[in-house]
Amino acid sequence: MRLTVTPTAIPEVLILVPHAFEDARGSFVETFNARDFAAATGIDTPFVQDNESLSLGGVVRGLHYQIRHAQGKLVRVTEGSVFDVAVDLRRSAPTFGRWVGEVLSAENRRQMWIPPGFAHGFAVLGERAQCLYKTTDYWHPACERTLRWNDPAIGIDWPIAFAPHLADKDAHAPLLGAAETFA
Ligand SMILES: Cc1cn([C@H]2C[C@H](O)[C@@H](COP(=O)(O)OP(=O)(O)O[C@H]3O[C@H](C)C(=O)[C@H](O)[C@H]3O)O2)c(=O)[nH]c1=O
Repeated sequence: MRLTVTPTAIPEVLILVPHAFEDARGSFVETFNARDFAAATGIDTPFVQDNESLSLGGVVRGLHYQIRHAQGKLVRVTEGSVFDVAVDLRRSAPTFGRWVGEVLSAENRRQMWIPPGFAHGFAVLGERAQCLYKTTDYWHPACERTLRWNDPAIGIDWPIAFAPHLADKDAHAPLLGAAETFA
């Protein structure tokens, strides 16, 4: 099996782990294969953009999403470790307002698939972390929206013992009750 896929507590949010081929020289991994991804997940929406962010210890990025141009995201970590979170913003879903979080790291090679209709964010768990993620729509700044990372109505159990370093837009993000959501 070249790609294992495990649903999270929100079934549409998936954890994927590609197989690592290891030998005396090191290792080789197909980090993304469109044919295997579609066969394993049933999702064949093409990815159109690759992003990379480097974050220092103490940082939380998010929670972010785009309206009208909602992005599906396939997230992985190539340096360090993050607690990656998805929040369901689909009003018609039984899991509306619920969250799932997983530790993604360079070492565990886990990837998280976050469908359109979800907010995404992560907390850095070490000194620094590099995240790479593929998106199913382009960046549309006018469509960007934020959601408060520590909204008690969502209740994300962030495994951090510090007040995070946030971008201004995240420090002043709306609570779920005031956020634009999806049908
Ligand atoms: C998202 C994005 C940003 N930018 C520019 C805009 C800013 O000048 C700079 C930093 O953007 P921002 O502060 O929005 O970066 P993050 O806070 O890491 O935002 C991301 O963080 C969370 C976790 C996500 O899931 C989203 O992909 C994205 O919102 O990059 C671009 O040029 N293209 C892009 O696709």
